[in-house]
Amino acid sequence: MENSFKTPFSIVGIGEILFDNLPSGRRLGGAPANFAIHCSLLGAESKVVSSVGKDACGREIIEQLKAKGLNTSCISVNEHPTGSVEVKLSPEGHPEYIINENAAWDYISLNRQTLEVAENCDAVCFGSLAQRNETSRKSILQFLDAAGKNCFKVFDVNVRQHYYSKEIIENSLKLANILKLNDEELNLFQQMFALKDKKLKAIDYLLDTFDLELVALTLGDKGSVMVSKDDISLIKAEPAEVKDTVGAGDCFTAVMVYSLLCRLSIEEANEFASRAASFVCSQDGATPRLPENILAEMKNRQKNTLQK
Ligand SMILES: Nc1ncnc2c1ncn2[C@@H]1O[C@H](COP(=O)(O)OP(=O)(O)OP(=O)(O)O)[C@@H](O)[C@H]1O
Ligand SMILES: O=C(O)C[C@@H](O)[C@H](O)C(=O)CO
Repeated sequence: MENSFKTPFSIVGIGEILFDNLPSGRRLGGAPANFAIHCSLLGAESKVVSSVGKDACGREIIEQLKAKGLNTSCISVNEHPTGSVEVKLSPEGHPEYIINENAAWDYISLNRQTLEVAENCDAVCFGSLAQRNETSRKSILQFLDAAGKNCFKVFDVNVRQHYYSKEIIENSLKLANILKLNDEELNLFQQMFALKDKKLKAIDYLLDTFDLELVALTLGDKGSVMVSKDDISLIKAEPAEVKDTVGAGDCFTAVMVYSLLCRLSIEEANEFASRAASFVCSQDGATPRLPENILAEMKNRQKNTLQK
């Protein structure tokens, strides 16, 4: 895929935005929102395409996003309550999400300005088309359709509590050129597509069948794998003193995408994404600012890449 080098990149997370109610407090959440926030913290011109309610929580979400440097012009307001999620943590810090039904983020509608954002964006991350509501599903489709052919379209599988079917997963895969999934999600895909082979074979099948540029598989504390048609990178996770693993995968996706836009190699993208995600595990919540040394090293490699 051709990506002319420019910065800041225009990056979008489309889908849910809500508050995560964690034992440590209330924090911004929703996988596409976490993705967009991390991209903004990395220096991108970053937006969330979503919807909030007319309530105080909705206003607070907008304020918090602005404070993190995000442009909130693509967040519509509707009559439904702003979403929230109760997050229970296991003793190891693994989350269980209890998501509220009928929340504003499931009623995303696009205006002309948002479609212009789609036409000009460098990368968009979408959870899946498995939104409960037809309006949101159509909006995500419309956005992906409007995005140019050089845009990274990242399907970050998040099948935990959304409704999905083989048809929805297939349609999401057809619209994407990058797939990010975890071990549990790969197992699900292996069952869904009757892939009895080993993980790497299953990834090859997904790459070929859906004509993907890249598949990234995260394996929690074991590490991560990135596979393209002619390259592969396997990385062990850095040990972390885990507070909670909420949003580790979302951070991984953001750093991977940003690195690829900066034309870092798959190996480098995997290394930075992995280090950043492990750091997120050592902090409360999904979107802490990444340590300066990781940011500086990424910037440095960016320069080196440009000089090549
Ligand atoms: N316990 C841990 N210790 C160190 N690093 C971890 C740990 N858990 C996760 N990570 C890092 O985070 C990355 C993503 O984790 P994981 O595979 O759990 O993603 P995920 O299931 O998509 O996450 P989530 O949905 O919670 O955002 C891993 O590849 C690894 O780099
Ligand atoms: O799965 C969900 O929809 C909820 C999660 O996205 C959660 O809110 C979160 O922020 C985890 O990254």
